[in-house]
This record gives sequence, C-alpha cells and structure tokens, in this order.
Amino acid sequence: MTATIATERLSRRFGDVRAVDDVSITVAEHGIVGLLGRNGAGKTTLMQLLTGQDFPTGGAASVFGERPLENARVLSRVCFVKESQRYPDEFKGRHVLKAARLCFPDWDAAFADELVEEFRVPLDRPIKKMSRGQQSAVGVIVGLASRAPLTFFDEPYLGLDAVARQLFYDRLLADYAEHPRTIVLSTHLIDEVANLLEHVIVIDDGRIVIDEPAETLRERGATVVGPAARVEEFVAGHEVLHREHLGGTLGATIAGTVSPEERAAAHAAGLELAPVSLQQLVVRTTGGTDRGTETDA
Ligand SMILES: Nc1ncnc2c1ncn2[C@@H]1O[C@H](COP(=O)(O)OP(=O)(O)OP(=O)(O)O)[C@@H](O)[C@H]1O
Repeated sequence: MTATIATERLSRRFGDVRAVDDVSITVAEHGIVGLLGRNGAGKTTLMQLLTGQDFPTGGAASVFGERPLENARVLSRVCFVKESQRYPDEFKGRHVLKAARLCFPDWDAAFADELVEEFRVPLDRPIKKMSRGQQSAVGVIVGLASRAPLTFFDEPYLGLDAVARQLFYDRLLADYAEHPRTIVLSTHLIDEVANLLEHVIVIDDGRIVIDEPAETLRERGATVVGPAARVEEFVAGHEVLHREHLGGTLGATIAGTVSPEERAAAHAAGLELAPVSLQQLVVRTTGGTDRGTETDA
C-alpha cells in the first residue's frame, strides 16, 4: 500500500539555515502522528513542504504517492490547519465554513454545526473580531469536519482554554475512530496529546531525531513514585531524567526499560511505576535542560 507521506532526503534551506535537513520519513495510512520539536526545529517548514506551500531545496516529498506541489489531486485530500491562518478581512465564521465545504469533498456540515455549538463560536462575527480562542476554534472545526484523508494541525489551539482543548482531543479521537484517516498533530503541549498519538516524529534543528511508535517510546523509561527515601534507593544506579517532589513523595523518571524483577521489587517496596512522560523524553532528546532536573510540584 502507498504510504500517505514519504520523503527522501527532503531539505529546505533559507540561506544558511537548514530548516529541514535531509529528512527521510514514511507515514503510513491511518494514524495520529505527533510532529514534535522545539521552537524553530522545522515542523512548520516540513508541513509546508508536504502541503505544496513551499519548494524543497533538496530531496523530494510525496503525498498519496505524488508530488504535492501544485497538484490538485493531492491537495484536495489535504487539510492544513495552522495557528497563523489568515482570512480575507470581511470574512465571518460562516464564510470560512462555507468555503471549507466547497474545498473538501468529505466535508460533514452536520458535524461542523455540532462543533460550532460545542466550541461556542459566534459564526456571524467577523473572524478578525473574534477572540484568539474563537479563531483557533474555527480552525479546529475546519480540520475536524473536513474529514480530509490527510489533516495537519500545526499548533492549532493558541488561545483555546483547557476545556476547549479537551473537547478538541475528545472529538478528534472519537471522529478518528469512526472515520480513520491520517492526522499529523504538531504541538508543544506534548503531555496533553501523548495519549492520542500512535506514532511520534521528533525534529531537532531540521533533522529527525525520533521516528517511532508511541508504544515503543513509552517503554524507554518509567516514573517511580513513592516515599522519597525508598524511591531514591530504587533508582540508585539508574540514569535519573527528572525528579519531582510533592511533600515527602518523590516521582523520579528513569531512562531505560524496567525488568520484570525490578517491577516486582518496586511493587514489594510499595512503589508505583508509571509510564515515562513523553514530554521528558522529547526534552531530553532535543537537548533541553530537563536532564536530571528537579521540580517541586
Ligand atoms: N521564510 C524563512 N526565511 C528564513 N528563515 C526561515 C523562514 N521560515 C523558517 N525559517 C527558519 O527555519 C527554521 C525552522 O522554522 P519553522 O517555522 O519550520 O520551525 P517550527 O518547528 O515550526 O517552530 P515553532 O515551534 O517555533 O513554530 C527556523 O530557524 C526559522 O527561523
């Protein structure tokens, strides 16, 4: 089966900046993929290359088996929701949905109406007069109701409050289950979306540093929680990525897999073993300062 996305040594340079540098990835059909990385890592540039909005300076990208640039066959099946989306000045929310209905063959108007209610979007207000969160909600509604076979969400929720973000995650997951498609989600709120992701791609300085199923990543470490002294005893000899204190309780995140014997020992010592935080793994892989850090919760 043709991969939804395939790139071969894809590169985009801006002068000396290698925004996307020799990227070779394959994204299979159907799945929710996290595209993660620090500011300026190259996420938006990569998505722009994949949606035909920019030209590579090296290598090639194919989407649904074809080049995306100026290719209506490909682009009619792709929806790109970005935080910085601009609309004509006079556009109201209603106009955006109308335009989306014309652009996307699988547009579900009834679903869009439901989402408008749930996100409380004032459709008759000009987009530029909407609050930041309401503008983001419009983008999220377009992305969900388009049912495009390939949908990119690039930091779609600037300004969305916690309730609206949760609503987005819930609707995304439920709708994906009923209408499987390929969804690429780029975000800084890594732990918020961690449970949605089936595959994780991390880009750093234009290069891919992680490209793995989320399940595999989660097995790369564990968080040990319990009375501080007992946790310290357990983690001695392990690489500790992060310590979080809450009163006398300590949560310590360790790298590497925990053997069945260690699990049994942790259990016997009254310690809890939780999966590693995806955010901590990503921060560590992308050279952040989270290595061995301490926080007081
Ligand atoms: N048009 C451009 N001209 C020059 N440099 C650019 C241009 N577009 C992007 N860059 C640079 O390319 C790099 C990657 O930018 P990009 O916007 O893809 O990062 P990002 O991962 O999406 O970042 P963020 O999370 O901050 O949105 C950055 O160093 C950025 O400054």
